[in-house]
Amino acid sequence: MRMIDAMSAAGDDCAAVRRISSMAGLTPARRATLDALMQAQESGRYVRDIFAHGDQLGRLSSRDAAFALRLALGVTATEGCLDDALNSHLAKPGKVSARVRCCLRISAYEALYLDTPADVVVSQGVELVRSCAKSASGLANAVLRRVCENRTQFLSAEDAVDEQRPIVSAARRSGLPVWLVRAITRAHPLESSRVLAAQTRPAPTAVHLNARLDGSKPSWLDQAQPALLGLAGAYRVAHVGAVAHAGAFDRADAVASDFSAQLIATAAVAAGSCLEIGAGRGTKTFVMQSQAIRAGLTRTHVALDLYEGKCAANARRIELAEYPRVKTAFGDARDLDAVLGALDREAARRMEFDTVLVDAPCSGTGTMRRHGEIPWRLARTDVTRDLPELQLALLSAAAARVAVGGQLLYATCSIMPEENEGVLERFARSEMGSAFRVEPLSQAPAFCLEPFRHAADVIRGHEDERGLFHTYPAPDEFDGHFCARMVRRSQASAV
Ligand SMILES: C[S@@+](CC[C@H](N)C(=O)[O-])C[C@H]1O[C@@H](n2cnc3c(N)ncnc32)[C@H](O)[C@@H]1O
Repeated sequence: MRMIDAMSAAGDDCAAVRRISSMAGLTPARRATLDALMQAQESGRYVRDIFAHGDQLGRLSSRDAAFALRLALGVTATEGCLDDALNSHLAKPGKVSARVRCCLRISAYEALYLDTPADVVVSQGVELVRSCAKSASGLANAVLRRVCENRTQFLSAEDAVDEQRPIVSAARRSGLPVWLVRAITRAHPLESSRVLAAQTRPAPTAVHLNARLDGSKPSWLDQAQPALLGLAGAYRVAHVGAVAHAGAFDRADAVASDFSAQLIATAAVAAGSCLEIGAGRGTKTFVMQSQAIRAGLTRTHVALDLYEGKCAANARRIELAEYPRVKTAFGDARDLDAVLGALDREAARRMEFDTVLVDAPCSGTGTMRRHGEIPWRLARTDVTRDLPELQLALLSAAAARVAVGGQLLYATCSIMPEENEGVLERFARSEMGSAFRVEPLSQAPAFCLEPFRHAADVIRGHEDERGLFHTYPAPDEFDGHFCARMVRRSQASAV
C-alpha cells in the first residue's frame, strides 16, 4: 500500500513542481492527478484509496507523488467551489464533458487555492485538456485565464448579494458548501473562523505505537521526525510516509490515528469487559489494546461493526500486533440482541459490559479536511435528521448492554451539535437515558492509571462545563471530535 505524506506536499518541493516552466509539457503529477480523479469519479471510490492501491504514484518521484496527492485531495475537497468559478465563465456549463471538467477543476484549484503562477495554471491546464480533448484547448485557455484574473473577486464573492457576501466568501475561501459553512458558523461562532481556515491546509498526522515496542525506538519512527504528544504511545509525525514505507502499518507496529481519537480510545480503557460498537477496521481497538498493556490491565473486548470485512481486518491487525484476542461480531447494532446472540449463548447469559463505547457513524465534519469527499457528498438532512436518528438508535441499544455502575461512551468525529449534544439530549429524555448520568470524560477510570494521569489534563482542556469533550479542526491542530461519558446508575424501568 502506497502512502504519501500529504504534509510534505506543502513544502518547497511542491512549490518547485508547481512553478515548473510554462514551456514544459504536461507534468506527470498533473497527469496522474487527472487519471486518479477520473477513476474515482467512474468507480465511486475515494481518490485517496485509488492512490493508495493503484500504481499512479509508483511511477512518480516522491516530490511529484506528494504534489499529485495534494492536488487530487484538494480538487475533491473544493469541487463545488471550483465548478462555481468555472461555470461563471462558461457559456454552456452542461456541455463540458466529465473529463474536460476534471482537467479544468485541477487548474482552477491551483489558481484559487495554491500559489501556482497564472501562466503555469493556464499552460498546464491547456496541456491537460489537450491530452484528452484537443478541440477544447481554446476553451480551456479562455476560461482558465478568466479564473486567474478574477480570483480575488471570486473569493470575495463580489457577485453575491450584499447580505450573502460574507457567508459565500467564507464558503469559497474554505472550499465548502454554503449551507455547511452557515451551519458551522451558527453552531460555533467562536471557533468557526479557525475551523474554516483549516479546511484548505494539510492536517497534522499522529500515530499510535504498538505497546510491545515501547522503549525500543524503532528507526522508522526516528525517520518520521516524531514529537511526543501528551499521551503514552502517541506521537505527532512530520513524515507519515516514512512510517508507511518502512512497513510499520502493515506489521501493526503502529496505526495512524488522530490525537483526539487516541484520547477518546484511552478514556474507554478500564478493567473488566468492553463492547465497542462501530469498531470499523479497529483503529480505536488497537489503541485500547495498546493502552491496556501499558497499564497492565486484564480485560475482555468485543469489537462490533456492521461489516464482516471490517471486523476481519480488525481481528487480523490485533493478531499481527500480538495483542490479546478480541472477539468480533458483525451486524446492525440497532438490534444488539440479534448481533450478540451467539456470544450471549456462549456465555449462557445476556451479556452486559463494564464499558460500552459507541464510535458512531457520523458526518465526519471534524475530519473533512482529510477526507475531501465528505463536504460535497453530505446533505443537510444527513446532519439534521438521518444520522442523528441512527446515532440515537445505536446509543439506546448500546445503553441496554451497560452493567449497572458501568460506563457508556458516545463518540463522533462530527462538529455538528445535532449529532452530538442533540443526540445526547434526546437520549437523556428517554426511559433508558434516565438510568444514566453524564460524567466528565477526564474522570474516566483510565485517567487514574499511572501511564495516563497526565492525559486527564489534556482532556480537561477540551471539556465544557458538563465534562463533554470537544475538539475542533484548526490550522496545524488535530481533528474535530466529540465524546460524552455516562455512567449507569440503575436499571431503567422499561428494560
Ligand atoms: C466512526 S466509524 C468507526 C471508526 C473505528 N472505530 C476506528 O477507530 O477505526 C463508524 C463505524 O460504524 C459502523 N456502522 C455504521 N452503521 C452501523 C450499524 N448500524 N451497526 C454497527 N456498526 C455500524 C461503520 O461501518 C463504521 O465502521
